Amino acid sequence: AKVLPKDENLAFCYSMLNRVSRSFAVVIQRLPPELRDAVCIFYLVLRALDTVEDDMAIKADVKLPLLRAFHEKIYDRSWSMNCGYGAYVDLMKRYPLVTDAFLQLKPGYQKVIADITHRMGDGMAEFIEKEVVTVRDYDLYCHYVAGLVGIGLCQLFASSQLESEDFYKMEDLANHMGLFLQKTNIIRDYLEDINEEPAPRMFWPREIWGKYAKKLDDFKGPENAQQAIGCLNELVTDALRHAPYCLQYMAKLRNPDIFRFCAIPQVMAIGTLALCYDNHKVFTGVVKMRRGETAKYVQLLGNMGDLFRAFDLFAGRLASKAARLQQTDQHAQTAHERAAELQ
Ligand SMILES: O=C(O)CO[C@@H](C(=O)O)[C@@H](OCCCCCc1ccc2ccccc2c1)C(=O)NCCCCCc1ccc2ccccc2c1
Ligand SMILES: [Mg+2]
Ligand SMILES: [Mg+2]
Repeated sequence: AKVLPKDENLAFCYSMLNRVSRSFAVVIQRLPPELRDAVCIFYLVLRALDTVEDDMAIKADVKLPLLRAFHEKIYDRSWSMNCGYGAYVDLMKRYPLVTDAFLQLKPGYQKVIADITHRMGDGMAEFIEKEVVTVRDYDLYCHYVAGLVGIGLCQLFASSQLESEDFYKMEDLANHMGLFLQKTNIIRDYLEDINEEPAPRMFWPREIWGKYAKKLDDFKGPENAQQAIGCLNELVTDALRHAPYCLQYMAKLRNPDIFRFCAIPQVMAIGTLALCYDNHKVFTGVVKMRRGETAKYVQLLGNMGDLFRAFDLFAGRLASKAARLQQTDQHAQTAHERAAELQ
């Protein structure tokens, strides 16, 4: 096929970005021009990989080698696939347009994207047949699907020279950025994930939920509300573990547009955790931050002061919920301390 002029490939990429991503499209499009295209394409490459991972209609003997080889497919202008659902079907069918845009990126950016795609694909394959049992498995799975995104972004920031060379060697802090976001998603999406057709894939660690129920499904039953809430609160408390490292990471950023790009998803995450904590609606419906509250952050967030104020507000809500629970919930003390640490 003929290579479309660069701007038509990018036009496809940005239209796909806005179709497949509710939250990240806004913050990606407000990045400095030097980084914007690379991060947009980075998002679409990994979203395509995740579409393969998430598609339960793809059998393991096809899925496993494809996840592991995907880092080579991203250079193959003929590769596309009929899989996924909704807007993802278009992304996968017209994927060569993403490949053409990817091949027009600077080699330094291509290298970062290919390396992260390779590591994420291997990690996803490792967990296709392995259940998330221990908290260690949970942290490892979230490292593969989200921690690596933070690590790759770090390297793109350094490569763009919009942030210092130090960002090449900040894997541990960058990893926490991803774990905080991914664990928040996993906790919030309990009902959506467990009702997934044809087969649900759950990532709640058995080491935690196994103390509160025999089967994860049990939390749907109103008769198990107390146990469900206990498990939910322990998972939120575990996710809060990462927040101080996320603040440490963001304090090192110097470019205001990159700062906002990193800070807005983090504020949404702590706001979501505060909403989920001790909230039985997680098991009966959808828990989402109000659009008005999110719009405020997209506008307001400009520096560490604003970020500390936003974390302070949500951590305060979570701390006061935990304070009320201290008598009944054994983990409330830890949750209260971790939330207070953020204020
Ligand atoms: O299918 C769905 O709708 C949700 O899928 C979830 C899943 O399958 O677990 C799951 O899929 C994970 C695998 C594909 C990751 C795709 C991605 C996401 C955000 C990006 C942001 C910027 C650049 C590239 C990005 C790549 C998912 O989307 N989880 C949401 C949290 C992912 C956070 C990634 C991340 C990590 C560190 C960050 C640091 C700074 C700014 C943004 C960051 C964003
Ligand atoms: Mg997904
Ligand atoms: Mg996935």
